[in-house]
Amino acid sequence: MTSGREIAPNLEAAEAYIREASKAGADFVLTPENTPILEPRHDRLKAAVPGEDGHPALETFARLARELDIWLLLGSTAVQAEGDERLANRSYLFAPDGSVKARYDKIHMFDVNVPDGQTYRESATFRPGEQAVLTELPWGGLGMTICYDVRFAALYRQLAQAGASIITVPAAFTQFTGQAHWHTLLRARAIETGCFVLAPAQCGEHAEERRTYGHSLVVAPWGEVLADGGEAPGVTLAELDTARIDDARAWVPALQHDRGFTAPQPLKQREPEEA
Ligand SMILES: O=C(O)CNC(=O)[C@H](CS)NC(=O)CCC(=O)C(=O)O
Repeated sequence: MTSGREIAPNLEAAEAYIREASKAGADFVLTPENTPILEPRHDRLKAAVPGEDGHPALETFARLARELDIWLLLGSTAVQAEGDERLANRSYLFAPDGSVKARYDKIHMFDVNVPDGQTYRESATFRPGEQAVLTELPWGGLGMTICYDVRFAALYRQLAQAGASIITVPAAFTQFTGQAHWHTLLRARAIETGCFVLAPAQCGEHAEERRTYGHSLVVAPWGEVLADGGEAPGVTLAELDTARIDDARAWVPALQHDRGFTAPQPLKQREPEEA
């Protein structure tokens, strides 16, 4: 998707793509980070999104999951956090009966000055999550993550060791970092975990000249890219053979070979004049 700063048209676009995916036979449909609103100006964002009660995206996704009888992941939406001035960047898994099966608040905040001139301070407005989330799909365990989390490999390893078979990484990766890192990071997380990695992505140009990388990806547990959505909005389809999980983990059982070890002694800080 290329989400803009108005909620209604974003939800209309999401609904059309979700219907298209379901019609094409999808049992599990996922949308990107910030599907309902991508608003770089955080004062406007805070004014535009409610808490969970009456949140228009939650109503839309619950209705579609039920009507189409699908598992549906709202990759993420900004939502007013409970008992806090800040927002949460929250991912929701809807069951085919329309109920919320699981929710996950993005743990790692994107506070980065991207060399293309854009500045991101997610933690200025968002309350970071504290809790990794593993839930269940009919096909196996589902680990829920969001975007910048993909750079923190330990989270993925813990999800896999706790039972994940599939890990979701809905994203709004920047064009600048995405073209350098996106495929490599997602393939590495799949290979390290022996999980399918599903990463629906924002693409194109958004408000305030924000550019996102696109390339919604489905990666197999052995690391192959099964589908790449390219640079334009649309539906990306893939078929998952869960036997691939057992194959990958049998061929290289690295998930079982973690060992405790002593941390390295940090190098001494050099004095400035020596540097
Ligand atoms: O433009 C926006 O407001 C939309 N972006 C987002 O909502 C989020 C948080 S600011 N983006 C990322 O996490 C990018 C990570 C990334 O790009 C990387 O890790 O390289």
